[in-house]
Amino acid sequence: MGEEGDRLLNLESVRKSLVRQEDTIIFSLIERSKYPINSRLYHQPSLLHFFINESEALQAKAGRYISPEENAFFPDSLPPPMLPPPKHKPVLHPSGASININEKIFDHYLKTLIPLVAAEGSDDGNYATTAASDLACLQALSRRIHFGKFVAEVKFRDSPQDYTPAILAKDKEGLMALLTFESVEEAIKKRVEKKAMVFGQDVEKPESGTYKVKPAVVSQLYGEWVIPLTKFVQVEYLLRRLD
Ligand SMILES: C=C(O[C@@H]1C=C(C(=O)O)C=C[C@H]1O)C(=O)O
Repeated sequence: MGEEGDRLLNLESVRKSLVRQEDTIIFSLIERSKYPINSRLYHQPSLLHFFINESEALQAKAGRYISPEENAFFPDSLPPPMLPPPKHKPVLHPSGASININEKIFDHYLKTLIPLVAAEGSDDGNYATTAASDLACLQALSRRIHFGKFVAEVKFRDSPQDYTPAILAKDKEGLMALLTFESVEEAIKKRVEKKAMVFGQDVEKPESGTYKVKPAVVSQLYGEWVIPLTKFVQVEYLLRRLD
C-alpha cells in the first residue's frame, strides 16, 4: 500500500496489485528455469540459506522490512533499518506483523517447485546466480501470499458485521467461506496460464508451443498452493483482527 495509506485501500486496488504481482512471479520463475536444479546449493550447510540471510541483512538496513508487505525468511537477528520509520498511520492491525509463513513457502519452493521449473541436467555450477534467482522467486511468492493480510483487512472493513461473529467464535471454516470468491480464483488460474504462455513463448517461433515454464505448472502452482496459502494468511489475520 505504501504511503498513500487508507485512501487507496479497497478490494479493487488490492486485487489489482495481486494481478501485477503475477507478472513478477512468472518472470522470476522464467529466470529460475535457465538453471538446472543445482542441488549443491541446498546441501547442509546450505549456501542458499547463507545467501538469503546475508541479502536480507543488507535489505533490512535499506529498510525493506519496514514495509508491512515484506516478510523476511530469516527474521531473527536482522539489523535495524538506517531510515526512520514512515510517519503515516499503519493500514494493518498490529497483530498482523506476527504472521509469517515463509518457512512453509521455503520448504514447498525447494521440494516441489524447483524440480518443476528447473532446466534439464543436474548441475551447471552457477550457484550464485541460481541463488539470486531463488531469492527473487521466494520474495515474489512470499509477498503475494502475505498480501492476504491486506486482502483480509479490506474485506473486514467492507463488512465487519459479517466477519465479527466468526472471528469471535474463532470459526476458521466460516471465515474461509466468507472470504472465498471461487469465480475470482478461476479467473486467476486461467490468467496466469495465459501469461505464462505469452511471457515464456519463443517469440521467433510462437507456433512451436514450447514455453520456458510450463503454463500448466503455473496454474497448478496458483491453484494448489499460492491461492490456498493466501487464504490461510487471510484467516490467520482475521482471527487476530479484534485482538
Ligand atoms: C485474494 C482474494 O481472496 C481469496 C483468495 C484469492 C487468491 O488468493 O487469489 C482469490 C479469491 C478469493 O477466494 C480475493 O478475494 O481477491
